[in-house]
Amino acid sequence: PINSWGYGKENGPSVWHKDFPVAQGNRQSPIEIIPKQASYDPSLQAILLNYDHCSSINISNNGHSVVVDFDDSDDRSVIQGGPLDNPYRLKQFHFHWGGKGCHGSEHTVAGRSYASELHLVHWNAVKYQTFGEAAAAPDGLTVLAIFLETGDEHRWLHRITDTLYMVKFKGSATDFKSFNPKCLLPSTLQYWTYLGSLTTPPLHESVIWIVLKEPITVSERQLGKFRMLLATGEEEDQRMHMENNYRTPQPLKDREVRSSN
Ligand SMILES: COc1ccc(C[C@@]2(O)NC(=S)NC2=O)c(OC)c1
Ligand SMILES: [Zn+2]
Repeated sequence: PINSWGYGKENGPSVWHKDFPVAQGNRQSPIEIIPKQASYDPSLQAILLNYDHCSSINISNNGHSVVVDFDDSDDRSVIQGGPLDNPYRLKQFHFHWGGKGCHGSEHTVAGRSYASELHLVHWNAVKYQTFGEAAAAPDGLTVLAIFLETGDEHRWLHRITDTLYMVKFKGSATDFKSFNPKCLLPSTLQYWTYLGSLTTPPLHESVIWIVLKEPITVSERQLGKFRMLLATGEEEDQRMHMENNYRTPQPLKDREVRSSN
């Protein structure tokens, strides 16, 4: 059935196209970013993040990732500028990560992958009435992607990793208030931007991607806590750890990647 997709041998990215033919479309994500082939666009503005009044609601395990949801009933937390024509509302953020070692990011940079990738998901509430409607529209979503590499401990990530034990099982959720994702940004907001898609089914081609060039650093210990999450529910007897929940790069086809300063 359609809702049985995953990252395993039988239900992983290589067979998603059977239920979701757009998987073989013309603007699929992620992609390999080749900096030398990206075109510097001086007209691209700086990214503006107004997250100061953001209100996180809860953190949950949906079996594919761990997600922090935000109150998006007004324009209290938005991303604007960059390649965007109008502000996009922060809806949620989630992560993709690997098993042991360095793989785990979805986008790669000149063949190099990172240990993990954070996706901050925003939707175009100026043009669309609901997130669901925006998620199916060509300019409906903007995802800010941040690479995570392993090294020193991240001073604020513990607020998330300390909560993961409470959402160990698929389908679990818990309150997660007053978390401002600004604390997860790198020191510069230089970026690449291109038109792409969701990276899991339904794989809608509705994302304006903004991929930050500078990664943030987290410790192996912090990353290890993500791998303790389970892709299976409390009632299931076959436990599966949630790891390697990333799609590999897709054909660029007739797209260009633009670079900010
Ligand atoms: C119906 O709307 C959806 C569905 C799934 C996701 C999650 C994801 O597939 N998309 C990206 S990006 N990473 C992912 O894992 C979504 O996020 C924008 C929006
Ligand atoms: Zn994602």
